[in-house]
Amino acid sequence: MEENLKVWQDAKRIVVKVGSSLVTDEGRGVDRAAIDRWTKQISELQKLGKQVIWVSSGAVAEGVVRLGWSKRPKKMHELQAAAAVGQMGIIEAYEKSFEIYGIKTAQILLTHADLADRERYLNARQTLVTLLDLGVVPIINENDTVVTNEIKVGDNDTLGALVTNLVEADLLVILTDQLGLFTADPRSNADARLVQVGRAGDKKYEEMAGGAGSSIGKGGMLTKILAAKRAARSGASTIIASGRIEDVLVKLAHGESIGTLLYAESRPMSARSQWIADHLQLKGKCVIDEGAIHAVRAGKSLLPVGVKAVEGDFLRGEVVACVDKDGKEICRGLINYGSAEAKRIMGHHTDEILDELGYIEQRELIHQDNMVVASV
Ligand SMILES: Nc1ncnc2c1ncn2[C@@H]1O[C@H](COP(=O)(O)OP(=O)(O)O)[C@@H](O)[C@H]1O
Ligand SMILES: N[C@@H](CCC(=O)OP(=O)(O)O)C(=O)O
Repeated sequence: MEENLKVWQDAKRIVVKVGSSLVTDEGRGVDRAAIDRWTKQISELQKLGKQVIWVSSGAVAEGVVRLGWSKRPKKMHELQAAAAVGQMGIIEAYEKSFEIYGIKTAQILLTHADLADRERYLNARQTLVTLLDLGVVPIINENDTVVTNEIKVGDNDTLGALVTNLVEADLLVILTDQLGLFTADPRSNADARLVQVGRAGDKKYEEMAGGAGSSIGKGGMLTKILAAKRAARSGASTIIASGRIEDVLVKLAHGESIGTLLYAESRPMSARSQWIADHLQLKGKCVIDEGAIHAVRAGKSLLPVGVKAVEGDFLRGEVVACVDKDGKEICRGLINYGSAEAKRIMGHHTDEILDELGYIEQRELIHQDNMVVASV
């Protein structure tokens, strides 16, 4: 298919994500043979001039095997312990395998907080780009051992997309245990058909995609579809394909039509807007009225007068969401006042801010340049 060839020809920087069931042979333990096959393919991609970032799941699944447990634990601390044990095994296997091709690897464990803080985000980007320029293959996972459910990215499909945005990769490849996206979960629908090509962000694919079909994987197909939508924000297309197909990455790189291609159509957001949009957890929100909703959708700044309520505890410069009275997100952005001040000036006209606070920081609560408006 022509589209496949085109996205690969244009792609210099590629993020590849592999799921737990592939990495651990359906939970039996690190699949060294599979890893050897992938590292060989990555060495070939490098020869074609591509830079590869590898996002690998499997830490918990491998930890469960190493600890001799019969099933995945439910308690957070046990999951974290398993991840710490398993991550060692996975990284060790990758390092050994890449050595055969003289390729150096780097382990990068990220948390949501690393990506939410602007300085850490920029640092992570610089480090990753430096590693790529040195020919090193960064191997990324979530830092499961230090994050709790509330502050997690949560699944590596999303993490892969965030990394794609972070380094402005051209392509995200998600390797999984199915041939791609099917019209319904193929594990339970014999008639399901493979979707070969579509637009990332098209809502109909979200309806087709279900959760994880096994207890080993975390995200299922829906997180992959949402990851494609997220990756498209920085202009990257996504391919979902089976990691078990022989030479899958090399075949894809030569334009073979394998799996599902979800192409990015929308114009990429600026790096700053992406960073604002990429926050998965926010410290607070402002409930805004109809007039304010209309204004921000028309590309204007949010003024205090349009705010009905302020919730949460946040500082000036943090990202907050603006929601309507039903809680639906309208926009989000960097706020010019902390939560205490925002509560005092909400509902007030701009010329009343000085009276209320005794000083005026900015007339806008969120400036239009620091705002990302949700699509309607
Ligand atoms: N529409 C769909 N097309 C393909 N797979 C689907 C679909 N809906 C749900 N799935 C399930 O998603 C699973 C892949 O997700 P997951 O188990 O999280 O894999 P990974 O570990 O690779 O992330 C498949 O095995 C399949 O059962
Ligand atoms: N960070 C977790 C992976 C979570 C995850 O998203 O798993 P998967 O759906 O198999 O990609 C781990 O390494 O076990």
